[in-house]
Amino acid sequence: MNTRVTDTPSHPLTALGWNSSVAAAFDSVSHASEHLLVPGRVSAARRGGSVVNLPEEVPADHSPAVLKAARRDPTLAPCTGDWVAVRRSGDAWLVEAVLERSGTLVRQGIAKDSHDQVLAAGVDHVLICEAADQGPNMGRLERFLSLVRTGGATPVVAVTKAELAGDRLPEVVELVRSVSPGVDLHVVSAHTGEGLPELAERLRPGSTWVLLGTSGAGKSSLVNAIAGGDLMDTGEVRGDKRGRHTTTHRQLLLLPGGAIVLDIPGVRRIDVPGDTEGVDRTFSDVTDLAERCRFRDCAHESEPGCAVRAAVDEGELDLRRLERWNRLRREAERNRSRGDVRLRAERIRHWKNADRPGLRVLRTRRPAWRCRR
Ligand SMILES: Nc1nc2c(ncn2[C@@H]2O[C@H](COP(=O)(O)OP(=O)(O)OP(=O)(O)O)[C@@H](O)[C@H]2O)c(=O)[nH]1
Ligand SMILES: [Zn+2]
Repeated sequence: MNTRVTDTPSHPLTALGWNSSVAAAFDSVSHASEHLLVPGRVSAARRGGSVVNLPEEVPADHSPAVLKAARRDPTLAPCTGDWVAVRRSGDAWLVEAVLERSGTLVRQGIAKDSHDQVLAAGVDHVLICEAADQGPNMGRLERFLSLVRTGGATPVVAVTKAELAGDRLPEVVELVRSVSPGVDLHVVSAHTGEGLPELAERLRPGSTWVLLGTSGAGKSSLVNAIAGGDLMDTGEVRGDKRGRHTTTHRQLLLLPGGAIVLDIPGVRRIDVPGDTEGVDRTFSDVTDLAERCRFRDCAHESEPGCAVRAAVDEGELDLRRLERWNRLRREAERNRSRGDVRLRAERIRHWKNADRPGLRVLRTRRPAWRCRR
């Protein structure tokens, strides 16, 4: 008799990126809860509720615990791509918990007391798109790369609209390569189809992607060309952006090849988060040189035995890249200390508002203590 080997039945959420680490995160939340919880993935989030894939899409309110946490720290509110634990409550669904995150894309809060904003979570790869006919803008690429690395996702770069660069294409690609050492680079055109099969190959089933780039860089056209349909609105259709990211806009898209794309609102201003490590990993060519400086605390200015300066003098390292590294590091340090100040202020506010039973006991006992005197 022939025995047929059947595939292990996959989890219903596999198509949405479900994997063993998400399963472990769900299990620990589920075991600690008194409710019957089911896992889901957020495809759109608003202030008080989310659209959650179970895998069928349901609207779900945020539970009081989730709302309370988000009031204290808005980065804890569910966001697009988050894995969540939900439960039934009468006819409605409630998001009970946001599972531990991996791979986030965070917009730095720039005002003194403003919070960071998590634009997407559960992100494996970020495709940074730079249009071939407009630059490239090296500083912007370095910022995007630092931002992605800080959030823990893997950056991949696409030089888009390749056919528009004409003879300049090799030069553009070389410039992009020079600021993204060790990063996968794809040269693509949504219009001619150049480079699309190779990129599509990289978009593995179940992996989650975000496309990052300035408005008009060709992100939506690229997704549509790979999907072979109109998955995302492009410049021609959209006209203006109003209403694009309204409450009903689904931001979790499934490509026919099985990858997941999170369509996040455009990132206009790119502040590097308070993390110098993300910056340093982006400038690995410079930090590799810095390790060879004679002094460990070398500032790479005029110290003797500075390997970084020597590389600049010998034309191996572009002075402007060194200056941009210094500028981004300083900015990351400033943003870190700003974050620290905000955290301290929050802790104090929390302490002042907290219901402190110990204090109540003290207050009620005081008169008795006075009597005895
Ligand atoms: N020639 C050429 N034009 C392209 C290509 N890809 C996109 N475009 C055009 O560039 C314009 C912007 O493309 P979109 O795909 O809407 O750009 P986007 O990055 O999604 O823009 P936002 O959604 O505003 O962030 C559109 O007019 C596209 O037709 C390409 O490969 N070649
Ligand atoms: Zn040095």
